[in-house]
Amino acid sequence: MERPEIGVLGAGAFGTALAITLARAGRRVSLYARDEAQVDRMRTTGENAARLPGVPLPPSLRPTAAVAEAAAAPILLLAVPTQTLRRLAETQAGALAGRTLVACCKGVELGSGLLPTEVLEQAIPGARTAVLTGPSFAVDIALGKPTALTLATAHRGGEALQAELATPDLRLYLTEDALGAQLGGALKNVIAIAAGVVLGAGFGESARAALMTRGFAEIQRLAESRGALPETLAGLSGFGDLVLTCTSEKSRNFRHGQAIGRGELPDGAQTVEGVMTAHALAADGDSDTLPVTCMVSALLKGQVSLDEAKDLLLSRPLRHERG
Ligand SMILES: NC(=O)C1=CN([C@@H]2O[C@H](COP(=O)(O)OP(=O)(O)OC[C@H]3O[C@@H](n4cnc5c(N)ncnc54)[C@H](OP(=O)(O)O)[C@@H]3O)[C@@H](O)[C@H]2O)C=CC1
Ligand SMILES: O=C(CO)COP(=O)(O)O
Repeated sequence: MERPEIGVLGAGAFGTALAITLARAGRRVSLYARDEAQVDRMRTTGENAARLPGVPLPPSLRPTAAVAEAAAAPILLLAVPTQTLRRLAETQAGALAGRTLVACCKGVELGSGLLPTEVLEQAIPGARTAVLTGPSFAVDIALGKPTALTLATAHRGGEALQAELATPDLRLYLTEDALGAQLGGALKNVIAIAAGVVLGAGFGESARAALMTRGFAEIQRLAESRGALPETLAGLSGFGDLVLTCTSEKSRNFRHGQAIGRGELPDGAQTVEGVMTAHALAADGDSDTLPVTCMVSALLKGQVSLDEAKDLLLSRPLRHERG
């Protein structure tokens, strides 16, 4: 029996990488980009030079600028930045209705404080949603390097979806805890910005390790207070992705922080999810529960200097490590 087609909406680095690994595994995949010129270039050159240069697109991957064509598939991967997800979902609500919608973005929506699947469920009432998240750089997936991710869905049919989306190189672990998977993925980007700042400013690797550990405590505190499972946060979508993003210069969030730490201007053209997520969470949180997140938000807004941020974090009252 022929397996269902998969539509990927958003031809950025991650969407293209997911489309490539699925197509390479023999799946029929269509990849929607909103820019017709980009689609033409992908068709003629056989690569997505703008977002994932140097990786050939398999023949069974069909780039398209017609959203209805990609959205005809029963399973759709939505791989756009979190802050643009609502616009995509609302403008294409008719085409997306009745499909399984897998959010492939990591962040919290500014203004609403909602997570990607919550945005989708608000924009498309009754939507069957899932989230694909965890430690993976798009280029690694695209090149067929071994990768493991979390597929989280609170809806029925998770195992079937897991079987449809796993490839020989991309191993998927399933959980029903979509909340925990999304909070871990969103917050690790904020902590990665802070880790970049720490190294960029020359505070050293010991400081980064401390920051990652206390950042993880912050992720656990926030997520568990909202009902996330501790094991989700200790898994790929939480701890796993925190480690990857805080320790690699391939991470845009890390590099963004590193530039700030060095006193340089970050590359404004990149998708850096942790920026808006920090502001979204800080707007709703307090510096006792979310000390690193609130400080990252204040630093990004220019409300504190780098030295003030360091001094303020270090001079807080001493506390027990637990909690
Ligand atoms: N890159 C990576 O290694 C990984 C990324 N992710 C996550 O994936 C998400 C996307 O990131 P990534 O792919 O890297 O980002 P990129 O910056 O590479 O690309 C974003 C893409 O989204 C497209 N887009 C934005 N709005 C819309 C819209 N309304 N309709 C259609 N397309 C739209 C952009 O199109 P246009 O070019 O026309 O603006 C662009 O192609 C983020 O949440 C990120 O955290 C997760 C794991 C790994
Ligand atoms: O989410 C990612 C790795 O898992 C990609 O990280 P950046 O968005 O920081 O590049």
